[in-house]
Amino acid sequence: MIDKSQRSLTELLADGIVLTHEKNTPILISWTEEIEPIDMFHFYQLEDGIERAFWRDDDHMSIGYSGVCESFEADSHDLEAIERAWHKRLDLSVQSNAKEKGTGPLLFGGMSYHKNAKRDAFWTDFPTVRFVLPSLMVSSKSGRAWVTMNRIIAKEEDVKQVLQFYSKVRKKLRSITPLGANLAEITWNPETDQHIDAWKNAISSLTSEMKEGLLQKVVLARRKILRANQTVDPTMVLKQLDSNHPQGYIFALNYGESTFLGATPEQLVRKMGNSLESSSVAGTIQRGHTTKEDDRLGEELLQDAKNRSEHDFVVESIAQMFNEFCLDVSVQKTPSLLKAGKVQHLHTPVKGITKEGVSLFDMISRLHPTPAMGGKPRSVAVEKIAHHETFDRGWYAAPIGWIDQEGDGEFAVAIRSGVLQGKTASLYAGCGIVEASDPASEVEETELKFAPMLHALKGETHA
Ligand SMILES: C=C(O[C@H]1C=CC=C(C(=O)O)[C@@H]1O)C(=O)O
Repeated sequence: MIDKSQRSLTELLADGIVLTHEKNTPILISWTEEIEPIDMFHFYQLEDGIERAFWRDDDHMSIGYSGVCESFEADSHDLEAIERAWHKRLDLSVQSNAKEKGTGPLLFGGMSYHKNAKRDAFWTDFPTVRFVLPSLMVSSKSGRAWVTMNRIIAKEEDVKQVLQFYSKVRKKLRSITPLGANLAEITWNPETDQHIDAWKNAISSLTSEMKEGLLQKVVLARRKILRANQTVDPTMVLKQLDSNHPQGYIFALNYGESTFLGATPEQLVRKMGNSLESSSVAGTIQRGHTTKEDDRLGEELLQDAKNRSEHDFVVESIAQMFNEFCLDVSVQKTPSLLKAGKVQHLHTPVKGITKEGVSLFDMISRLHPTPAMGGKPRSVAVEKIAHHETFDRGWYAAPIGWIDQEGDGEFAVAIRSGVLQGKTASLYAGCGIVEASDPASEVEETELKFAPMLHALKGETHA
């Protein structure tokens, strides 16, 4: 990889062409420049019909991409194969100097919850693992913005044409597209959930098995399908999610005819240099209508034995993996509260310094699914999920995020989410089942967890 810090785009391209001859293979040209801040939602909407994605993290760093320079897919959950291919690509690249995190060549993507699930109609556009090196990416943080343009050039490439391509892109970024129809004008009709009794029975059967000591926790999910009276613009839903949830992560991935999007409070893992962090988020109670009631409910959650047991499985498991892969592991002594829309959760951050050679992909492979999304023991819980759930989870409750050329990046767990396809939405929400779980209360809890997506679909604030 050649880093051409102070060179112009023309010089960078010339270097790229030289390298294509030397290596006798196509070369990645990655160019990053600071631009005037732009509306990230307009950017997301810029080219309807082209693969695109949006990501906003808890620190309000946003990344959006439009178009694919190169995609990396794998069967099963083979992240090692993705990592190998990514390094190979980076070895054959010339780059401008992208100093800010979240700019420059990076991969954005994720994977399915189950390793080998049969996709149902909502997930046919989503491979088991897919990461994308965007062709056009905009990153924004603290009132500043950058564009990264990636292109793989061949030996015989005409530099003039490539330069024209870059100037077209710059022009495109200056054009503003009006956002779509008002969501409040759309009527949504939910399908009746014919599986609700079976879902409650599954909880009863799981709690009986837990009493016999066969397993300790399973995170069981429900699906809600809704149909609209007109086609829905995913950008509008995304924008609503963003304004309703100033904390946590907002994401959207548009593959083919489908958009997977959501507002998740759950970080899976973040790696910057050798600092690693993960937040165990599990255990839930509703929000109060007043600050006083909210505080009282929060206190009740902190003291509640059932929720603490649900939560502690997650902390123990994440801490154990950190101890395996990191030095100086620190686990917050007691859980704090994390407020997320209509619910509040127990939350325990875990931190560490990675041992030599430990990558972000290694950590994702080991952590997914944590007991906040799977259960304990993990393999038994995942089997129970596949057995009891009547639908494919697709990418719900699985890692989604980005990784850059230094191996730094961040992944969230894609919950409080759903898939949009034209006039149809399929939403997902789950909850941790432990021995003391009551089926009716778990149904209520999932209803609260459907709320972020339901409100956004209707263009409502969640207050
Ligand atoms: C599986 C979900 O939530 C998980 C994350 C936080 C709290 C959870 C709980 O209290 O059950 C779940 O483990 C979901 O929202 O679909």
